[in-house]
Amino acid sequence: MRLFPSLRHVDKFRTVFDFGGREVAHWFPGHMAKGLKQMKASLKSVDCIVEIHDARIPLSGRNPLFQNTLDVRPHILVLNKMDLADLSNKQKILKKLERDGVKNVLFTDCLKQADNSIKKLVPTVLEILENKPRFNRDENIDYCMMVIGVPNVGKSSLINALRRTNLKKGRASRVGGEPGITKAVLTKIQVSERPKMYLLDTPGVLPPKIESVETGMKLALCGTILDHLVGEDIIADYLLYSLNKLRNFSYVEKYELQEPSDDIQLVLKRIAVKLGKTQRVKALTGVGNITVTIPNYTAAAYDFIRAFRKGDLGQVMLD
Ligand SMILES: Nc1nc2c(ncn2[C@@H]2O[C@H](COP(=O)(O)OP(=O)(O)OP(=O)(O)O)[C@@H](O)[C@H]2O)c(=O)[nH]1
Repeated sequence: MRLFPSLRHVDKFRTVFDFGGREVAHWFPGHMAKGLKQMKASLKSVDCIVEIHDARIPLSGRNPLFQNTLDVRPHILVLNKMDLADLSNKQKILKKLERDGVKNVLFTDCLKQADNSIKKLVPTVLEILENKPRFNRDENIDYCMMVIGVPNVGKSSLINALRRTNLKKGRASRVGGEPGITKAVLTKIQVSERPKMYLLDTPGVLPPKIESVETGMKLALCGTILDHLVGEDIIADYLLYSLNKLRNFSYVEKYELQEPSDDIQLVLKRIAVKLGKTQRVKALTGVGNITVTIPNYTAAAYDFIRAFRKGDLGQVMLD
């Protein structure tokens, strides 16, 4: 990591983020309630709930409705995208989750070709199910899991990774960089041969009521809410605030800034100039209309956010 001549000015950076009176209600599309209803209706054929969430926000942003309405089945929390998460406080996180009643946790990286944690999922689920009643499914020899989670956390990628690892088979579930790719509800997909195990893929369902704007912003930063609903500019500013708070200054080197900054306009301007993302606009001056070149702040914000999501700004823990 680059050393800066002085980081004293960093102590004056924001310690609290100003959300400017934003409300989160309009960030959550109505079709998600329908998704949850369909999931509930399919529960009778399910042995275990595999809840998948982003490992960079292990404690916040999970849908409380999952706990309340789907809690009738054994449950495992898969914290995916571990390759992007700073897990130096993993034990603390696990303890906190345990206090919240989450006993079975598995960290995964679905993009890695041969990830041991993916191999562990089926045996772990079998262990969880041991000696548990299977209700009206006792005569079935095959198992069925339901994979649930907020959008874009990697539900489809997990299914594909399981098929790749356990069955040496290709993709069954469509993967996308934008939240809301999985719309068709409840496709049943085989993920293991011995024992025969199936997974139901479900659409991402956001909580209808997010506990705070900050949690909403973390969800947005991790790509679970369509960017334009929240605003690229504020997501980028929250990203800068978070990186500075974590003393993660990797953006300085990446975008060739002179030193860390708490000023999003300045940072975006540098990013736009470095990436050649400028736009020509008409400006009215004392001598009439002229065309001037200005930084494209939206394009710069988008690049900054994307770099973070890809892991180009290092591993982070937002909780
Ligand atoms: N770095 C990293 N990226 C991942 C991982 N798993 C999934 N992704 C990426 O995350 C994005 C979303 O993955 P999906 O599998 O489509 O997520 P989903 O939860 O099915 O999405 P919805 O259909 O919107 O609910 C894709 O760009 C994936 O490549 C992982 O373990 N690490």
